[in-house]
Amino acid sequence: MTNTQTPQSVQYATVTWDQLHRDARHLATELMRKYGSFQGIVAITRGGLIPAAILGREMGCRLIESISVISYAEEEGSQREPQVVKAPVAAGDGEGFLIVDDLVDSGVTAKLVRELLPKAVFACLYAKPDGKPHTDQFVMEVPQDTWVLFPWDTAPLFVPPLVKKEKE
Ligand SMILES: O=P(O)(O)OC[C@H]1O[C@H](OP(=O)(O)OP(=O)(O)O)[C@H](O)[C@@H]1O
Ligand code: HPA
Ligand SMILES: [Mg+2]
Repeated sequence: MTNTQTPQSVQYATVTWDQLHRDARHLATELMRKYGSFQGIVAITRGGLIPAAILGREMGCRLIESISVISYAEEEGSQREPQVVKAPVAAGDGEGFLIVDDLVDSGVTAKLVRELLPKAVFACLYAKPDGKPHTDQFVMEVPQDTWVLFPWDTAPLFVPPLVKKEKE
């Protein structure tokens, strides 16, 4: 994860596909060590879908359920009342299931999903301090004021050489 400080002092942490894959495999290792196997996975869409696919592959779990929660408006940082727009079909009270998301920030999404699946284990890749208490397992802690830039939200861009910028 690469930290970048912008002139406005907003912190961003960029996650590459490689890093995300490594972190998801690490999460799978820890989950298997701690919990053994799971009957199924419940991915929190959309961010949890790719981590859930990697975890399912590594852990030999083929039953992937989903729950769709909208907690943020389209642009970064603008949080709203969470809304479940699709509930899991076959996860019962969560017994034997692993809930997977990409990250916890305020913890609002994780708290809501845990209330719906109280017996499930909750895992994510990255956790900010406010969301951390709602997780059972995560890979890396990120400061609360840092925005994590996931690979599906970013693209490599051409950056002009410094010498050119100085001439401007
Ligand atoms: O801990 P919280 O403050 O609730 O934030 C974490 C949630 O926010 C993001 O999802 P988002 O609602 O942006 O939807 P998406 O996964 O479809 O992009 C992220 O993927 C988590 O699900
Ligand atoms: O830091 C973040 N990055 C991407 N999506 C998010 N949703 C809540 N917090 C974040
Ligand atoms: Mg999400």
